[in-house]
Amino acid sequence: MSVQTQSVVARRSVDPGGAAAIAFMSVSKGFGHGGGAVQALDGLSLSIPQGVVYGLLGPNGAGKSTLLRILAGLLRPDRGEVQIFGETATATHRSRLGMLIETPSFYPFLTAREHLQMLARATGTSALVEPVLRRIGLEKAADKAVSGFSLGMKQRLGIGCALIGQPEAIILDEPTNGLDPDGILEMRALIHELAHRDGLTVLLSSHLLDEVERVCDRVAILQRGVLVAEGAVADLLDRDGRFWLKVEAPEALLARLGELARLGEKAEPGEGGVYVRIERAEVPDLILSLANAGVRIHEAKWIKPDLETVFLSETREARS
Ligand SMILES: Nc1ncnc2c1ncn2[C@@H]1O[C@H](COP(=O)(O)OP(=O)(O)OP(=O)(O)O)[C@@H](O)[C@H]1O
Repeated sequence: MSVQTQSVVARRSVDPGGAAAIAFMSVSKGFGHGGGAVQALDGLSLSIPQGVVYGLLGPNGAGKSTLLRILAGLLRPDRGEVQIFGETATATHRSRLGMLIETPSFYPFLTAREHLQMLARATGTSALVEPVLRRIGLEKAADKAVSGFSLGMKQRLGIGCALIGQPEAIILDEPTNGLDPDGILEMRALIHELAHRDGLTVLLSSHLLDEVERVCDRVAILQRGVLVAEGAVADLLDRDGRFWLKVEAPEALLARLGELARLGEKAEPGEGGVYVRIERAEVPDLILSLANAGVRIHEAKWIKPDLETVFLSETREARS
């Protein structure tokens, strides 16, 4: 079933049951030869569903830019395939993606509106200029020369230029890099609206865990060219949660957890209590068995991890 959005800037409505917006299938890419050879991507497969904000997260050198450059057609993979809306990517398919992979360059003496009008004339989409100005939050600054724009305004105008071509997905490489706090908030709000109001798929790369956690619906964690974790951000955060029990005698509780529920290995002491690594669904039974065993619990709560905890636990093996 298709979801009709209120969008005035998107060309396609989201079809959640349809093909992935973008799919990478066993993509490999190496650079250099002999001792200096680097395997930037090593058989990476990834599927980006329609209408979501999807984050590529990874430390420097993980392969994020290489993957985006392959998607943009700037690099050829050694092996593997890229698909866009279910079809092998060609220049025509790529023209349906709006890309902001490097800081965009503009004519400093032209205004934001003039830049958009110039592009709209070429694509026959003049009717989009005003809605796009509103969408990127530049309607008040529309008639100012770009030379006076902040980096955040230039980034948003870059997205506006992509929107004039009515893309079906937007690709952003480190979209908040170098922005001031206000610029970061405005960019995050824009990304949210593009996906959740306009139904566009947004694929972005970032090395900022906090950013991905706030902005993205799904995330792929890359490490040295391979995928180490993938999923809905909420699920990844739920999966690595811990349960906190505040008690009078943490050491005694640790022993009881071993006897009662064979949770000894999953429990660790904290200040004034014990953390237990269990699934959320196991919590009611654990509380019941502790209460039946006469354990007096002063506080019990689920501790949600942040993406940094998930990231560190998923990449620990690769780092050691
Ligand atoms: N043109 C190139 N020539 C040689 N090596 C390259 C080239 N491009 C990337 N690499 C290497 O490939 C690996 C992956 O780099 P890539 O830029 O894709 O990572 P990244 O995750 O985007 O990191 P960063 O955030 O630092 O850009 C790195 O080891 C990098 O040095």
